[in-house]
Amino acid sequence: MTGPLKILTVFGTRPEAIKLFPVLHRLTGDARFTSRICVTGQHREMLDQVLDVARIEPDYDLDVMQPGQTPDELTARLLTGIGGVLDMEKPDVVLVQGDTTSALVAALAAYYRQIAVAHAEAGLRSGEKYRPWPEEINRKAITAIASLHFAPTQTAAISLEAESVDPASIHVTGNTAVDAVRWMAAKLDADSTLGAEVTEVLERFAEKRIIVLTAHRRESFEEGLGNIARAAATIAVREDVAIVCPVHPNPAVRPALENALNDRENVALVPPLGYAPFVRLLKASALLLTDSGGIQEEAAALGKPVLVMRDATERPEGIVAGTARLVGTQEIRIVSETERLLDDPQAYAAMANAKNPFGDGKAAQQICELLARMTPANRQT
Ligand SMILES: CC(=O)N[C@@H]1[C@@H](OP(=O)(O)OP(=O)(O)OC[C@H]2O[C@@H](n3ccc(=O)[nH]c3=O)[C@H](O)[C@@H]2O)O[C@H](CO)[C@@H](O)[C@@H]1O
Repeated sequence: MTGPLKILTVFGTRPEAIKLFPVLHRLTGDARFTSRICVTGQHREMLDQVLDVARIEPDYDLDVMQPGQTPDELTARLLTGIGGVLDMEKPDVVLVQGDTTSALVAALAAYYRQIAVAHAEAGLRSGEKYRPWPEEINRKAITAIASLHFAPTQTAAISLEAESVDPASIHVTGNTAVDAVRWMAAKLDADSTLGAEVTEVLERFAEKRIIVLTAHRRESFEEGLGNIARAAATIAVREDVAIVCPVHPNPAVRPALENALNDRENVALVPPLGYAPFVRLLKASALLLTDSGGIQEEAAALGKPVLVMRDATERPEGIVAGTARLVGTQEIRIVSETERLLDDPQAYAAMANAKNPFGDGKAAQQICELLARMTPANRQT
């Protein structure tokens, strides 16, 4: 007999917290595991909002962010901080998600101690070394270290196999984003006071078709954001729509959006929303314009068409399934694709009713079952 498997989950950003809380909920209530949680604080406020709504209480908070910190300094602080936690906790497995620097460094610190690493959302690839930077190489480096790879889709599993990852260590689980958004949507249905931060805006735009707009990717910072903002301004000329845009706190994002959209009556630029109000907004929306990754998965789970304002996506599954369309960052195309969805009910229905390719909401359950199968022998790999 061996004791419970001790799992240390390490994460630092809002998207990681959203995609990991369904797993953490299960690990906590399951006697087969001892669960420890270390947050790095790579996103501070946005991370805390998720921890709060999902009732996740970290055992360690490294609070690593410093003003003006370089990527080198961040990585160094993360490595010594996470290394210290590993030395204290001595977990059997370190669980990380996705592609952040927090995830990569946690994997590296585990590797230095020969502790097994399990990787959720493994196998996403853009195929371009610097797009997204540094996430594409973060993902690949985590793959090289991990001994269990939870691929969200078959496409991701194939990408891992193409990199000669042992097929026996790859498991297609679905994406935990689907579990998370369903959990949040059910909570919102049960409690109408949740997500009250968007009540005012939803009431103001009750007669209109709401378009949710988010844009924050580094690769769009130059002319892309200006184009996106101008496209939104053109769309907002229509009286039957309203655009609600939670503005990412990155200082490179706000000015472009404000310049083009500030004084529009049917546009609301709002601060970044907590997960509960954001999902409430998604549920009330007609369609989404975004360059986000996670929102493509959530939109598919909620049956909301999403136009992806990028030239490439590491989530081609949505495009193939028809839940998403890649529209680039040129103003003309963004406007024409949006108008097509607004004016052509068949085109709208085809996207809204397309089958969600990102999972069935049971990814967290599968991940926990796979973790439970880790034996003392393979914990050390
Ligand atoms: C460069 C790159 O590709 N980076 C990606 C990016 O992930 P992303 O594109 O999914 O990130 P976002 O769009 O920021 O977050 C989305 C989540 O946030 C929720 N949301 C959104 C607005 C709001 O007002 N309130 C909210 O609650 C929303 O429902 C959703 O779940 O960053 C990650 C780590 O930095 C990376 O790992 C990941 O590769």
